[in-house]
Formats: sequence, structure tokens, C-alpha cells
Amino acid sequence: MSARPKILSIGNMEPRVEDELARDFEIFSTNKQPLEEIMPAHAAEITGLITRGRMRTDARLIAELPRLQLIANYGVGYDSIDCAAAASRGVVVTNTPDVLNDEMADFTVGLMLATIREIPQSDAYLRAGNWERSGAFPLTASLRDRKIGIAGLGRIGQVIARRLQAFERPIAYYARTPRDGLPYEYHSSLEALAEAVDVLIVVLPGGSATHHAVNGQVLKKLGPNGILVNVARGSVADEEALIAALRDGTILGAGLDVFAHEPSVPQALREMKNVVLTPHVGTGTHHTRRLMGNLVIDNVRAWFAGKGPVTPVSETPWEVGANVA
Ligand SMILES: O=C(O)C(=O)CO
Repeated sequence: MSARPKILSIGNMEPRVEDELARDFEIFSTNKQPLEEIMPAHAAEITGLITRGRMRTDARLIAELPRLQLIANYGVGYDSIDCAAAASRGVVVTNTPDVLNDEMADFTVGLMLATIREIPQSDAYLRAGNWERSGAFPLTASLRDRKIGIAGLGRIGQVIARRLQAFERPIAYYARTPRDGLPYEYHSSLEALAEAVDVLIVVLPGGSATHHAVNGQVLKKLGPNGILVNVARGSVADEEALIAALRDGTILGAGLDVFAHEPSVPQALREMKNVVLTPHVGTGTHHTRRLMGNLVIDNVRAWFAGKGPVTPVSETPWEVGANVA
């Protein structure tokens, strides 16, 4: 019997994915053993890596795996993987696009409404007995007088925009280039979009190109009635500038699912009343996490069956019919 390919699993992979792959592959998982123990014994033979992104797949780790062929990411965002280092070695990177678009869009709309209408705050008010003690919950902001902006009109952004059309509010967007055939107002910079809207939804990809794209200046343009909703990556917003803007009324409020140093969330944010905070749960349902896990499995199986990757990222493109390394 030929030896099963060896796969390294890092970053708290969903156990079901490892269990399914263990039928055909030998899995070495940081869920079960520290990386420092796995590497000396197995690094030379590992040909596949699966990751959930909590642990960085940097140039050093890639260099320490001389036979690595494939990095399969559990998630659409792959900013934790050094794709340039992978590409220079001929290592293919895959992610899990599309299967999570609807879930992300549902969640984003929910977070936006929860933030504007202070739904978690009013829940806490009731539970604390304040309704009986102090009377009605204070009036909140409304979506009715707002224009909504989306920063990043990729696959997820477009599904969010379609959901938002049902709310009958004007919609604008920022992307590097205008998208053909879409009925939304285009802005060529994030600042210009922020100035034009009252709700700014951020779905830009993470990574160096978008690091701190939502800076103090953008928040100033969003203005004192503005609501920021970030479901992208914590790195996309300058967290210190955001805290200052929320504190001094530069913007009205924020709904945040992502943070700069997850799972750590600044105490200053936790203490604010004008924010809704969720622990990076945009895709966190049984339904969608199953689909994401299945796509990781499909990518690994397809690759090692010699069929190439199912969903390679653009930095490591794959030509159909090319030979597997
Ligand atoms: O898919 C991603 O990039 C995520 O952040 C999952 O929640």
C-alpha cells in the first residue's frame, strides 16, 4: 500500500474536516499536538497544509515545508497566508469563496440594523429591569433617513447590496474600478464614499493593500451621524482612530464583527454604549461552516487526485490541465 500524503493542519481547524481527510491522508494537527513537536518529525514529508487562518502561514513556515504543494484555507479571506512566498515556490493556495456569500450578507444586514436600532442595548435594558424601573428605552437612530455605502463590491459586497435594495434606501459603493451593469452610485475613493453616505459597510479584503484603509480621515468624512459596520478584517480599520472617533462623536456608532488582535477586543470598545460587538461570527452557522469545510476537503482531495485545485486564489492561478507537481 502506498503511503498516504501527509497534511499539516493549523489554526484550530474544524475537527470534522480533519476526520474526513484522515480517511485518505495522514493528518498532523495543532488541535492535537504543538507545531514545535510536529515540525521536526514530519516537516520534510508534508505535502499539504490546511489552515483556518488563526495561525499565520508565513514565508518561514512555507520554507520549512520543502515538499509542500497545496495550502487550503478554511475561509474566503486568506490574508494570513503569504501568497507571494507560496507562489514563488509553486505552491497553490485555495480558499472557500461563494459558499458563504449569503450567510455573510444576512449577518451584515443584521449587524447594521442591530447597530442603528440598538437592538442588543435594548435587550440588555429590558433584562436589567430598566423598562419597569425607568420606562421606555430611549429613541434610536433610524435607517429611514440614511444612504448606505459599501466599501468593496466583490462577491459578498454584491450580495449585501442586493439584500439592501429591499430596504429602499440609496446605495453607493467604493471599489478600485466601477462594476458594469450595477445600479449603485460609484465612488473612486473610500473618503469620497464615506462623505456621501451615513452607513459605511466594510467588506474589503484584508492584507497590506487595505491596512488601516478606514482611517481617521475616512471616519471624519463619515461624520457625526455616521455608522460604521465592519465585517471584513480588523486590520482594515485603524482601531485606535475608530475608538477616538466613537468616543468624541466624530461618528455616531459602529457594528464590529472583526478586530485588530482577535480574540482580544479593546476594553475601550467593550465599555462603549454606541457599539455592537460580535466575536467574528459572520459565517458562524452549522450550515455555512459545513459548506466551507466541504470545500476545503474538495480542494485537498482534487489536488491529490491529480485534478488540480477547485478554488485557487488569484495569486496562485491554476491552468486546467496543468500537471500536478
Ligand atoms: O471566510 C472568512 O474569511 C472569514 O472570516 C470566516 O468567518
